[in-house]
Amino acid sequence: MSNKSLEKSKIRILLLEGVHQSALDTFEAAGYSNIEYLSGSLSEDALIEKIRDAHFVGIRSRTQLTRKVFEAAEKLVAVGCFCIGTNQVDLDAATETGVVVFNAPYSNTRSVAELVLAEAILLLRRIPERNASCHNGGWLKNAKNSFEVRGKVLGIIGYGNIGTQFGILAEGLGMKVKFYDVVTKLPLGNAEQVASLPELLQVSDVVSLHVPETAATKWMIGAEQFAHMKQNAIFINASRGTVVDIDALAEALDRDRLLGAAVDVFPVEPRTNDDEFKSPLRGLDNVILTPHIGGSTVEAQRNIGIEVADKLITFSDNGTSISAVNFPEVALPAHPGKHRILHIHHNVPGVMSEINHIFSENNINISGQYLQTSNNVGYVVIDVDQDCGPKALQMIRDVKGTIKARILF
Ligand SMILES: NC(=O)C1=CN([C@@H]2O[C@H](COP(=O)(O)OP(=O)(O)OC[C@H]3O[C@@H](n4cnc5c(N)ncnc54)[C@H](O)[C@@H]3O)[C@@H](O)[C@H]2O)C=CC1
Ligand SMILES: O=C(O)C(=O)COP(=O)(O)O
Repeated sequence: MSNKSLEKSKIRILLLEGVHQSALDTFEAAGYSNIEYLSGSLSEDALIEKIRDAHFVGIRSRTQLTRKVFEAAEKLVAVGCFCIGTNQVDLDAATETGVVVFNAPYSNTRSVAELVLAEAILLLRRIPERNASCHNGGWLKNAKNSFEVRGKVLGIIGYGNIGTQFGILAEGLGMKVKFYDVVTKLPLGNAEQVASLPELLQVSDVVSLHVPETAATKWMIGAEQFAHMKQNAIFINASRGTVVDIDALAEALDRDRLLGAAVDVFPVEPRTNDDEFKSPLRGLDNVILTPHIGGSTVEAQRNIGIEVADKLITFSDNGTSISAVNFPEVALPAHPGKHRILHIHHNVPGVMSEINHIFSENNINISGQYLQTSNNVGYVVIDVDQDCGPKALQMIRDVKGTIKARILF
């Protein structure tokens, strides 16, 4: 008999998009063996079929967890995004169905910052064109439109974890860092926040995007923004494909407004490595195209695998929801000798009083109670004496407003 809610061998974990082996190792070391591992993402229909029986699912940036998917995922307890972005998950639907979502907010920050810095250097030296030319037997030896990064203005859009990391590295090479962000941010080193996006675009030699995908960032860069940019500036997008109107970028490059561009993320990305990548940017020698590998380094992927698997295991074994992106955060001690009831409910008046009423009416002694609310959801964890757990769970499940409840033995 396991000492957890379900025997661990019955807890089904579905891992998609080739998450790192470290995730499998971490789950297995914690006793979880019922794992299905897929190297690509799935269509909505295929995902709905697969997710029906899953208790935990692990994804990266490609898998779309829509409301329809959550509605089909009756047993789902938590989602692990083995990446930074969570825009691929309908977080409202997750919360409403009582599914906790975790991610790895810092594990690949450095990898992205290093990549975009390298791209800025390569593009300012027109290396992609010269590389292509040499491969075709050409010899473009000249200094035309080739620049050092030293002294150039780097304009960062979205000065969060990646933006600040990039800014620090670039400043080390002598770039002048300016940034635009919707929030007032502490400028690191000699960086300077500017008041508006047009202002940033007008003064920057290199523009790099580091915003999340939100309603406000969707298509935030288009023809109008490219028109504001300096002649011969460099444009880099390693944030999300939907932030940039890719046809407008292709046109700006075509009209020689820009010296070059590097693009890692696309409005539509292939689902697996076997599918064709289609883009109007294909074939342009002054554009570095990469297959969404900003965070794909051995270091980042190994760390992400461990970090996110650990978060899912802790939530499964103990109920702790610290660092969840859509859910009230509750840090819980171990519960030796007790049964632990975890109750997720709509945050409406009367739920807690009904729960407490049930416990007192039935002489169930509460040895610990932890409550946190946010996003219209309440998460209460109640430790009770061992002989009362299953009965308490049964009664608490009938409380009006209950979304989900489970027990840890
Ligand atoms: N290419 C890749 O492989 C990777 C891409 N990413 C993408 O990079 C994004 C940024 O990552 P982090 O820096 O860790 O996120 P973060 O949350 O630390 O920083 C985002 C920044 O953007 C700002 N922002 C939000 N909306 C804005 C708007 N409308 N205008 C201007 N600024 C705005 C925020 O205030 C924040 O300072 C992620 O959300 C993800 O989409 C992240 C990792 C790898
Ligand atoms: O961390 C992120 O947000 C990324 O975009 C990386 O996504 P990936 O894990 O490479 O699909």
